Amino acid sequence: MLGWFRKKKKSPFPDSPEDDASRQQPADAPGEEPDATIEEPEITDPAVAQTAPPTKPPAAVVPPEKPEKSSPSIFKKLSERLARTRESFTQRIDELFLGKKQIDAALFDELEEILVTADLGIATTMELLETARRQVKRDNLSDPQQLKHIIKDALKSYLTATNRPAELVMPQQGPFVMMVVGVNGVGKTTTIGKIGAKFHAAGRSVLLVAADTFRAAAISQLKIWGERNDARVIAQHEGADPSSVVFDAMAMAVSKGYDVVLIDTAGRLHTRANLMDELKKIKRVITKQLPDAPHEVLLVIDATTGQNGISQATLFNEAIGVTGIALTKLDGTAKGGIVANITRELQLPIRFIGVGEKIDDLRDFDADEFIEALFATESDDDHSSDQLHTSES
Ligand SMILES: Nc1nc2c(ncn2[C@@H]2O[C@H](COP(=O)(O)OP(=O)(O)OP(=O)(O)O)[C@@H](O)[C@H]2O)c(=O)[nH]1
Repeated sequence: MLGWFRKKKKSPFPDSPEDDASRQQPADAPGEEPDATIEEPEITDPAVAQTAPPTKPPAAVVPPEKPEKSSPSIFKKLSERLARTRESFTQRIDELFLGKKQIDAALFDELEEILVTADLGIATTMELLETARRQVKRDNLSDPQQLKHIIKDALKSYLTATNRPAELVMPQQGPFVMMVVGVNGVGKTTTIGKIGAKFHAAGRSVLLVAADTFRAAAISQLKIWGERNDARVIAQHEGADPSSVVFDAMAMAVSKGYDVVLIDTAGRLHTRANLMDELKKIKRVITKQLPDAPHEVLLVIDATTGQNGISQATLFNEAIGVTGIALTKLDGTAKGGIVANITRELQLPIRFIGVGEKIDDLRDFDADEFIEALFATESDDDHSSDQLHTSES
């Protein structure tokens, strides 16, 4: 849970007793006020809001004692949730290699078809196969099993080859602000709910912001997640100016000392230009109140949409600068190869993967764990997870 914080080599947060005290919930934090879900923020005067000092220093996310991936059962669950991709990808590779005595051109042709079908994308597939061909030739390899290892390693290298740090860093001062964007229906609100649950479980106070005012249902849905997570929800009426909702929420987050602000945005407006303009405006409003925020612009992509997700990412990235990806619905697709395509094409880190609709079905993305889960066979599920466990301890 919250692996990006857990993975930090050096904590930016002081360890003094005063700081421990400062990590308590804010005075009106959801944990102390169960019925705190509200529609209208208390602070609406921009002048007051902008100058209101934090009531306490920000809290750090306390690393959980046990890393999530060290549990064999959790690894097995991940592997099961990736079953459709495993069937269409790993198992097909195994079937292809079964009984084959040599690596030849025909084998590469069939491999190409499998990789493209798993949504690795043409360019990524071609590059991967070229790498593999060169390695086979250079090392004079003949065993198809060696080729499987080359594919596995190449995929892993794509998953880790991002040009930005794959770990999020909590700010020294003020709340951690995450703006969540993506086209409609990809799972933005659900992902926010799940991320909020992770923070809540780590003892952090969370403010959810309903900046998708385009649809009344989106506001209601966020409120439900707020109730589930004991998180305050800042919302206005349908059709309200999203930037004004965000302005009020930011003011409240700063003045009340919330640890985390998660902002839900619209996925659909009358035109794409309108949507991008609205997102840019929201981002400006955030930055005006907290110069180093948003700390994360998380783009949610639905894995089942395949290559379309790449175009969406390019569009959002050009407009507002995406810093991380949440890839949802990996449980419902046979085309999980999109993961490698996204990281290679976009050079953006994947922060989370969604593997189901339930609250705990959002996982911190870990390239090693993902590849092991994808390549795990039923018989070695437990063995693989043991290895992961050992390497962690
Ligand atoms: N199977 C599966 N379903 C998911 C996952 N993440 C989200 N969903 C489902 O996807 C559907 C759409 O999710 P929402 O959170 O409403 O999507 P949204 O992007 O906020 O949609 P808009 O508000 O229309 O922009 C819901 O039925 C979710 O339960 C996932 O990882 N796996």
